[in-house]
Amino acid sequence: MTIDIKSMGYVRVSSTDPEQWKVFAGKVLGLAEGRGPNPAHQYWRIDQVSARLVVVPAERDELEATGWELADHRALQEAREHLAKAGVVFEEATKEELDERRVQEMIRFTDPWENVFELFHGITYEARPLVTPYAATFVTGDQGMGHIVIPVLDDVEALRFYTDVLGFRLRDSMSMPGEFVGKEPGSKVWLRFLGVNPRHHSLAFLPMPNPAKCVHIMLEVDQLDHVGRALERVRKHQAPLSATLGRHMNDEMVSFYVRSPGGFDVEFGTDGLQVEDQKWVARESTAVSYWGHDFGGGQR
Ligand SMILES: Cc1ccc(O)c(O)c1CC[C@@H]1C(=O)CC[C@]2(C)C(=O)CC[C@@H]12
Ligand SMILES: [Fe+2]
Repeated sequence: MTIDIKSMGYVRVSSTDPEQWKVFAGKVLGLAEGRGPNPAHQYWRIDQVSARLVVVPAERDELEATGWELADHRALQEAREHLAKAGVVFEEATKEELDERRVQEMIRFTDPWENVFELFHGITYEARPLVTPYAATFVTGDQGMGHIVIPVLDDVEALRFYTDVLGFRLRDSMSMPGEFVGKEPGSKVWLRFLGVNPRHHSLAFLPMPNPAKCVHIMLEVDQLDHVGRALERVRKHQAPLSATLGRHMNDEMVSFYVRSPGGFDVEFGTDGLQVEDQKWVARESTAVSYWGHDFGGGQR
């Protein structure tokens, strides 16, 4: 028995400059403006779900929490029991927190590196059809909102925690030289890519401290043309490009990375791989990408 997370449901971001987020989310990424209970918050839609990305005015620019969707009350109840057995301290959402997220039930805990996880069920969806500003269709459904890469300080314990405690499945691994994170020369540290649904990975971790509490989030669109158009909007608005267009080895996604006002990147991609748990075997990729993804922003 473990926790049965169905998908990444939402991302909540703290912001010292919500106006900048408004331009970035609406004009650069092309997300649709939604409505929500708090007039000071921004509620961004990419599909039927009332809000996938929520921007909250705050004293800091960082990831506030990631929300993970479970099927129903029974699944969340089993998650409570499983967390308690594993010794993970969690708290129940208040009435205000449920209203803000528009979910029926939610619990919150932090992983051993202060990454905030929220598990919920019963999120609201809208009758009003979605019209995104640049007519892009985002790939969601049973693959969820996208993926997120979070920082950890211990790659061995992180793999144990996310697989054994949270029920994520290992889909791919990639090593980096330990020197990169201040370890002995010749040692290795691991990036692990984990999934809970057909999306190749919904969660990945990088064993390196990160002040934004997030390395990147990834949003997927259904056509390469929408990636190209987004790239043109990045240039038009002079948003900092963190990595050029490329195709990843492990999930075969064609994407670019742009720096958000939150201090982490947004990966914007298309053509991501879908996997079947019954058939999938976890492997080790030997490169970030088949081509492209110059993290020197094309300056190298
Ligand atoms: C390697 C990889 C495969 C699939 C992905 O969706 C994906 O985002 C990545 C890149 C992960 C990672 C990153 O995001 C920040 C900069 C990193 C640490 C690198 O310098 C190599 C791998 C990169
Ligand atoms: Fe990614």
